[in-house]
Amino acid sequence: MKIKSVRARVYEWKGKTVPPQGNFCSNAMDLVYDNKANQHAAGADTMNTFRFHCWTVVEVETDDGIVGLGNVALAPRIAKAIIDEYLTPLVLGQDPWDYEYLNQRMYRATQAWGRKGVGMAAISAIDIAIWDILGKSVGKPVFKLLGGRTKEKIPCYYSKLYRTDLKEMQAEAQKFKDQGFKAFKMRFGYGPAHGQLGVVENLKSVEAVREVIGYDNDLMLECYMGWNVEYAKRILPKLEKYQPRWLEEPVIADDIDGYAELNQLTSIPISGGEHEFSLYGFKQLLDRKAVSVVQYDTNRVGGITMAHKINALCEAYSVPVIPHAGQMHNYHLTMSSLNCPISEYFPIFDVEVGNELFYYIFDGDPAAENGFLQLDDNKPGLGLSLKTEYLEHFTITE
Ligand SMILES: O=C(O)C(=O)C[C@@H](O)CO
Ligand SMILES: [Mg+2]
Repeated sequence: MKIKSVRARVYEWKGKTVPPQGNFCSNAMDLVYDNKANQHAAGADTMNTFRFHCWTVVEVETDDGIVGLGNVALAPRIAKAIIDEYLTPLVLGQDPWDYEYLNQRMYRATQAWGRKGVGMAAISAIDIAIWDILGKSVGKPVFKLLGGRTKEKIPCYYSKLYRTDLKEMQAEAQKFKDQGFKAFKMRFGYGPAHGQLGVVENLKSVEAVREVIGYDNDLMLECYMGWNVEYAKRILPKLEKYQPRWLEEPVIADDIDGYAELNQLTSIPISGGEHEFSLYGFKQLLDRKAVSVVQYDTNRVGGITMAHKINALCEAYSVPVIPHAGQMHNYHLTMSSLNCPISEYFPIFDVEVGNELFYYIFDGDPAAENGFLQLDDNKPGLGLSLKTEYLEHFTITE
């Protein structure tokens, strides 16, 4: 079997989107004053560079007609250019079963500029498609090629609860608690740029959600790189009483020493990894005890080949892996590793940040039932197909 073609298409969403609102989610741009607008005024949209309304879909076809599906959501147009210009020539004519060789070939050929960020995301898309081919070629789901079924079904956590009116957040938490979720991730709306008022608002929102979900359900807290070490050191002790399962991405991914300091500071486990890349990136996080929960995203980190290696590394360090995002490219890794206890789960809703765009492009992702996900032993490959019902809402670029 040989790789005959690689097709990367950019899907740009032109449909309805939820209008941005201020203090929706603390993020790395909160600390950067926009000298063209008072971005700290109510309603300022500091999340605009973290909105993903575009997605690159990769189809790798073999000479016997098997088509594997991959995807990349980070800088999708740039990722397409990298795939077309640099990566496709490296895999054409190759045997997809040589997936380690092909992953190394792509990773090493682009070391000069691609070892973090969009270069690795582009590699991930091709690698994911290759694993889809492997599963399809032997009639097995990808998780069966990685270690098989380690769980009867995958526990998942409800992930949304962006900062808004506290009553609305409580109603959202109640709605999904009633659907059987036993774990919830919420977003802070404030950080260092908002001073003590923001600290009070952040604490109020955690109090409000805990009021609804109680203390027999897990609560996780998402900062999305929006704080700094000084602010985190101030607020973490105040958050301990809410017993969060983890506090996620308090600072930017490069501040590994900051992560390590905060991870030792209180009883609250610090999590991260969705903005880290390659086996070596995670070795650094583990060696420096920077995180207590690893959250790579398989369509960013270097693909299934790389994620599978990181799963083994984290197991050796006894650090659990709970990949960023739901989606099949992550669920197969979680199913096949005892060190991956649960999955993140984005509910299907109107296009907002873009995490949910996956549902508008692909068919096959399992719906959560009573807080669990199930994968099908008899569905070969990733178990995904391309959706047609929303095509009119996309501009698709070859
Ligand atoms: O789901 C997460 O962990 C993310 O970081 C998503 C991002 O949109 C912030 O909520
Ligand atoms: Mg996150």
